[in-house]
Amino acid sequence: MKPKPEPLDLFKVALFLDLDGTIAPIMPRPDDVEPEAARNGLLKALNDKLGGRLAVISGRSVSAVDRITEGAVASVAGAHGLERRTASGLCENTQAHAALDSVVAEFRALNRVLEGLIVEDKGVSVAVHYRHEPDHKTNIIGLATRMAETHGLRLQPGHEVIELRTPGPNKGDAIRAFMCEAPFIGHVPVFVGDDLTDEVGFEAVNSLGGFGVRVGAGASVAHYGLKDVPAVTAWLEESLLCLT
Ligand SMILES: O=P(O)(O)OC[C@H]1O[C@H](O[C@H]2O[C@H](CO)[C@@H](O)[C@H](O)[C@H]2O)[C@H](O)[C@@H](O)[C@@H]1O
Repeated sequence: MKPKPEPLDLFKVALFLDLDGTIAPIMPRPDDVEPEAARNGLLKALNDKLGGRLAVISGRSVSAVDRITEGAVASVAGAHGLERRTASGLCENTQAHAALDSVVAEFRALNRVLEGLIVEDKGVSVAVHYRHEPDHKTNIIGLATRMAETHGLRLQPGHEVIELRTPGPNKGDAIRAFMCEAPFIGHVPVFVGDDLTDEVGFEAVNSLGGFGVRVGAGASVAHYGLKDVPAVTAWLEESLLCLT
């Protein structure tokens, strides 16, 4: 396990938070993650003390992040960086790959046979969740890999999920873009994440003079580590207390 980070200096940092597995615990299904008053209150308090230098950097769509956070955070990157809403509300969205509709249709057809499969259509990407079809994991990943090769889509593995994405910006690119804009510019970037998709985010903050915090075990380029979602929450609350 990597060392635990010190409480953040909220005057100095720009904070980037992943969602699932970082500030919200992993649940059986994507829709099981509901808005939570305590979590959203913490996000609002952090955003306030950071002068708006808080962004959620998620694999979910921006609209799904807004549903869960109840709009607590203005700056959001969604679909692993393919969607981005700036602090001033400007939306920069990558155009969806033309093949995605047929890819979604093919996985929905498979879902009629494998009823545990969850097909999450995000427009610019599709996430195929096999958590409830563990016996078919290898075949599902094989099918997704062949489809990605055929159509020129990017593969994004995650927690019991394989995603096919439109080629385009990733989480690291989204963080770099935020760091060029007000109110983030000139501050020390810190990114907290738990998954493979977050490694490019850690690379981005490292290269910009900041640091990453990896949630859970596993190899990572992040400098620091925290055990789980409750540990992240406690560290963020401690950072808020240090300010007052
Ligand atoms: O980058 P993140 O914000 O961490 O989003 C990554 C993916 O999270 C969601 O799927 C994961 O969380 C679900 C709810 O806990 C869980 O049921 C699923 O097995 C996980 O893979 C989300 O549904 C995906 O779209 C995100 O890409």
